[in-house]
Amino acid sequence: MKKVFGIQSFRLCQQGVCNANMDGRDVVCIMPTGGGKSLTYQLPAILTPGCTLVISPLLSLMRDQLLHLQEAGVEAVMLTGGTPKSLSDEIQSRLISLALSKSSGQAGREIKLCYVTPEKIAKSKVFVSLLRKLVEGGKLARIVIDEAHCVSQLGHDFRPDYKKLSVLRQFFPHVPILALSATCPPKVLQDILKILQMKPVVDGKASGREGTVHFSAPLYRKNLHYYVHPKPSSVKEVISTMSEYILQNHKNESGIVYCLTKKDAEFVAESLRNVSNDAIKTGVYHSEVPDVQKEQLHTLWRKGTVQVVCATIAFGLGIDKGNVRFVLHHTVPFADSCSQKSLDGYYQESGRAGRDGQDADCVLYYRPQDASRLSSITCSEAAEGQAKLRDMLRFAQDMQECRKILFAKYFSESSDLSVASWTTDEANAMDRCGHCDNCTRPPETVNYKDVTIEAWQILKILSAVEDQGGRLTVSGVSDLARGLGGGSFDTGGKRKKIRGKVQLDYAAVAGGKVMLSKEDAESLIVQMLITGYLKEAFASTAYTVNVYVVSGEKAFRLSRFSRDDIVDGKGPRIECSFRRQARKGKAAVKKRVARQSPGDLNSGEDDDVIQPPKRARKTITQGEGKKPVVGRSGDPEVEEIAEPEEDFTNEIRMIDAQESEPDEDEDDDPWAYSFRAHNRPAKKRRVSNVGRNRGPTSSKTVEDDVISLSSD
Ligand SMILES: Nc1ncnc2c1ncn2[C@@H]1O[C@H](COP(=O)(O)OP(=O)(O)OP(=O)(O)O)[C@@H](O)[C@H]1O
Repeated sequence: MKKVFGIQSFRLCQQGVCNANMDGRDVVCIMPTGGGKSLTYQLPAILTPGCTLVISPLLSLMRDQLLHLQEAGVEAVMLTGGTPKSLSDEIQSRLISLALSKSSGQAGREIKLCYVTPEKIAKSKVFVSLLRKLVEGGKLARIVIDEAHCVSQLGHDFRPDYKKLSVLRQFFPHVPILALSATCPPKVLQDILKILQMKPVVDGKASGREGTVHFSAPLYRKNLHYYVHPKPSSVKEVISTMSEYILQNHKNESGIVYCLTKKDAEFVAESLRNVSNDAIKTGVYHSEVPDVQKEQLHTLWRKGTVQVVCATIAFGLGIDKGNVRFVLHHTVPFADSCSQKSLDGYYQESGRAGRDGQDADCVLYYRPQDASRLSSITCSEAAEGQAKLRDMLRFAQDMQECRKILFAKYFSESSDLSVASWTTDEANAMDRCGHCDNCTRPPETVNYKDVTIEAWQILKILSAVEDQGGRLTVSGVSDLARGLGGGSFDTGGKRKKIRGKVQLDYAAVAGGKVMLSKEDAESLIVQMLITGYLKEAFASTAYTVNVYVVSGEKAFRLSRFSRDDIVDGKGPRIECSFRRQARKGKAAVKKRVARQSPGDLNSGEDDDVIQPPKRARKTITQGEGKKPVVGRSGDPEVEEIAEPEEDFTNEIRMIDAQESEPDEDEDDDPWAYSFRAHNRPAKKRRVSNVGRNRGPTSSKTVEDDVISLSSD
């Protein structure tokens, strides 16, 4: 172990897994990402005769393992659909020689590890007959199924070809199987055992002579420091915030920036490079990057020539780079179409950091508006997908509970994974970690407020809009509730021409406008979505999916009360955490940068400026033109409230007119836009034609309320 892998001692349950493995037992091993699962089969592979077959879901994962093993002088090969014929022939003939050889192994160039994709087992009869020969010659030492949760549709990475691995036990009933995974709730575990036809599990610590030995290491990794960082509304500002963060906290250290789409990954990579004057060397990784380029990037990243890989979910499963010091999420994570968007995926992706056990930062950039974008992507999926998305949003919105506890609760409640999985030698599962953003947040940077009145107002305003057949998005609700756009909204109607404008009587409908900033109002709306006072409604056009906000199942619990009742404390109470408003403009940025010297995390000075996450500290434990007034009381008087300040910093551009402005016959709702960034100036479209000449407010673009269907 020391000589070949340079590893001094076992960690977690590695030793037990190696022993059970070498004892010829079936084993299921659940260890966190970066826990060291590879050693549990690579060490037995080089210590025992014969070849170990490893089934792995991703080419990048295999390549990575191969690089490592070859560097360590271990005879390892990979066989995939892309392996050149000559090489494939050579490998197969080496395996046949091994099968036929009389020696007990350990000879010269004997293949010790053979990595294949599940497709190879499912689709290549030649390969399966080759395995049969190995088995007959007593040379197939064990079968390793890496990322074994991929067999289960209940998991977050289901791969149809993994299901077909059931043939392995049928064909080779006596070859031991080792199933490896990072997160595996009991239901998924049962699926793994059933599909792979393994025996019922027995506990790894007290296993009898029969059954599959089950090892499970604590999932909590105390060297990872979790932060949710407010995401600016402007694309440019997001990039400069990230660049500042990297340069201040992780200069020349390796990291990953996960993005939602291929385009995002490309854009972020290029922009980070530009904005940092090439100080941050970036590379792009997604499913459409050619294999050769992926390989080059991989090598350059491992060497440190490329500092940051900007990638989609396609990057990371099994990538073995120990010294990844930070994983940033440009947007709340979203995986592929068969995956459920949730904390599972986030935990996996962020877990690519700090695999060497040293401190690493996991930063999620979040703004409530991203909820719409994700909702539009998940809309076609089952209600469960939406529920999982809400779990993720709940995590992102939370500014109080320790991130470790949020993970522990999520995995135990949603996935039936024992809370004990987060118990470590030093701390109980429900002890606060003491080092995430919520554990270290200066109290003065968060406003924890009772916003029942504001929530009630939003419900009343939305109900008035719904009564008129109108539809609003998250931003639409927030803007109207705050009195933007002259306080008018579109009535219903498929065709634009038959729509009308309605002037909202704030005093009559809701006792006035909602007195929250744009960010806070949007946070509250997402909070109300998460808690069921509001819900999403979807409308598809030929080009996009629009996500609207409508009254939810719980709305009536609050809206049935009068304003006075709410003021008197009747009805359910709604509370929400808001960040203290950050100063905008260059001065604030400069100030923020200046404040980032180590040690000032809790200084509390200038507490109206939100501090970016600090470097991880050492681990511590009607008809057009008509404007009817909508009101429910007889008093039409509208409260005099200063118009909330508009945010014009958003630089997200509308996509081509063709995409953003479908035919009149389409559902041409004005909120169908894309997040894609373009270099040309934005086309502006007015929310309303009511106040065209009223200055900034009336000329508000709707660029910040955009939805894109492009994803990986
Ligand atoms: N006992 C150990 N002591 C120190 N380092 C170790 C030990 N075991 C493994 N490592 C190192 O930890 C890193 C992660 O190991 P490995 O790739 O096996 O993780 P993993 O559990 O397979 O993660 P993933 O779920 O992402 O595939 C590697 O760099 C490896 O060399």
